[in-house]
Amino acid sequence: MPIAAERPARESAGPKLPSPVMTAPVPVIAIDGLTKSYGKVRALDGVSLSLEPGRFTALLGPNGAGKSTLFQILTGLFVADSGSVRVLGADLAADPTAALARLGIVFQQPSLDLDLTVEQNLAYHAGLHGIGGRRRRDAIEEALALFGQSETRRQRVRTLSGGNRRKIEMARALMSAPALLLLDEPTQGLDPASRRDLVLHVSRLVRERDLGVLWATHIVSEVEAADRVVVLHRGRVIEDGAPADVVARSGASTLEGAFLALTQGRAA
Ligand SMILES: Nc1ncnc2c1ncn2[C@@H]1O[C@H](COP(=O)(O)OP(=O)(O)OP(=O)(O)O)[C@@H](O)[C@H]1O
Repeated sequence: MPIAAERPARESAGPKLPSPVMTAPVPVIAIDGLTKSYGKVRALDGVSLSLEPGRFTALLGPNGAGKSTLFQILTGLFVADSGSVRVLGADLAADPTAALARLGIVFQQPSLDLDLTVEQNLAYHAGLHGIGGRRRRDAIEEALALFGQSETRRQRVRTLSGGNRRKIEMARALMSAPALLLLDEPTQGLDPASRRDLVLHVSRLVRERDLGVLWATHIVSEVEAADRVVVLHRGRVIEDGAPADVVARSGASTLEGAFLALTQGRAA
């Protein structure tokens, strides 16, 4: 499942040639000025965000910050009131099929069929993505191997632990070779060891496969090793940077402290 990432042209070290046109890398996702209200509640208030391939970005926000609303728009379930989303250049509103084809999604609510086996769940998903025959078997095998779940293949999902069910959902999301994996509070209900295990698995995929990841959570400890932290609060991006920079700018000594200062110490 190679993930094609577009990289900037590198400058030649040789003699000066007519200068090539330097193009910026195409972001895996470019979100521009998204707004969304539910009646009088403004859930998103002008969110702009651009993500690169091969980076683990944490979307940190307290309850009600707008994380799920953002994910629902990014995955085409809700339509924004205004603003735009482009996935590898494909506009979500104008060409949803092309845009959504490059996204892998794990929703907050578990979505596996508990009475089917792991393999049956993945085969169904493969069918939805037009992956059939020999390719389907290979895709299932590869996806399960990525998360160390090959042995669970013939088990009913109901018999798996919560942590392993989450891994199957992530494996399923990767079957269509997305450029960006969207994870909405993926560790909900998991114990600390399972949470850590899941983070380690995803971090490895980011490095090894040049996968972009947007991991939404309010649990600061699980994203301390992220490449980038974006803090969403009351529907706005209020901080964005490497974890160490976010901490330094806040004046706190930990990311948790920075998050609390930003979201609790902030005037209404
Ligand atoms: N269907 C809805 N109808 C009305 N208000 C909604 C709806 N969904 C969300 N909201 C409101 O929009 C705001 C953003 O909610 P959202 O669920 O997107 O935040 P969140 O960051 O995902 O929160 P949590 O961490 O609790 O899941 C909140 O004020 C919430 O009450």
